Amino acid sequence: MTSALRDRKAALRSLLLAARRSLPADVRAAEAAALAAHVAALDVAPGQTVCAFLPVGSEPGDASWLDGLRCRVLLPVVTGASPLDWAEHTGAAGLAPAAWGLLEPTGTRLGASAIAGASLVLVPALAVSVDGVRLGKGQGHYDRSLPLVTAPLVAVVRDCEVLDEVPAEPHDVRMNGVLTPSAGLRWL
Ligand SMILES: Nc1nc2c(c(=O)[nH]1)N(C=O)[C@@H](CNc1ccc(C(=O)N[C@@H](CCC(=O)O)C(=O)O)cc1)CN2
Ligand SMILES: Nc1ncnc2c1ncn2[C@@H]1O[C@H](COP(=O)(O)OP(=O)(O)OP(=O)(O)O)[C@@H](O)[C@H]1O
Repeated sequence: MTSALRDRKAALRSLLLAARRSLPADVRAAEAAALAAHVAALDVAPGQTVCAFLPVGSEPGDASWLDGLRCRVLLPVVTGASPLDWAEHTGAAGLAPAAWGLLEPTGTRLGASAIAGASLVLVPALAVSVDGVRLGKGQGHYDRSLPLVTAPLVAVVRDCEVLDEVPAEPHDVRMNGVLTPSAGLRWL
């Protein structure tokens, strides 16, 4: 893949992260409440599994959206330059601090293939294009994990982070939907 494409991704990441970090706390709190309401309205049955994530840093949303998922929720565990591992979310007491300010679940590691059993995967992203190309943090964790998934992939971003175009590399797995604070879930 050309370094020009990598450079465009890196430049776009910097712009988006700077914009995210400039958002005031009251805006973030309102977005988190809106996203929690949208997540609670998702069509997920109690017996199903959702792979979700706990927002960190300037990402939209907060831990409260996990409470609205009345089903089995798996959270990612980083294990190096490999697909993400997964463990069940059992509440705040079952979380421990990890790299980059993340909180990760401390329960039994279910293995990278656990994501294949999900009915829905909520994916962190810095941006997503209208044709489903996702820009992540640039470490390839989700890129390595998402080829294992057949369920719908939904990127969670701010409304202004749904872009006409995001640079795409062959390994980038397309999103099926996008969840934003103002518009809720939209299928792409
Ligand atoms: N919430 C969340 N969990 C996740 C991811 C993610 O992107 N978001 N990951 C996706 O692969 C993996 C962890 N990878 C990460 C890699 C870098 C940073 C990071 O750069 N953090 C910045 C703050 C970013 C921000 O403000 O949004 C930092 O600590 O400065 C975070 C997570 C698995 N869990
Ligand atoms: N399936 C894969 N197997 C091995 N390496 C991969 C795979 N997918 C992506 N990578 C590598 O991971 C690195 C980051 O890729 P990319 O810039 O697309 O990350 P991203 O989608 O922004 O981040 P992330 O997936 O961590 O959220 C690149 O060096 C890429 O070559």
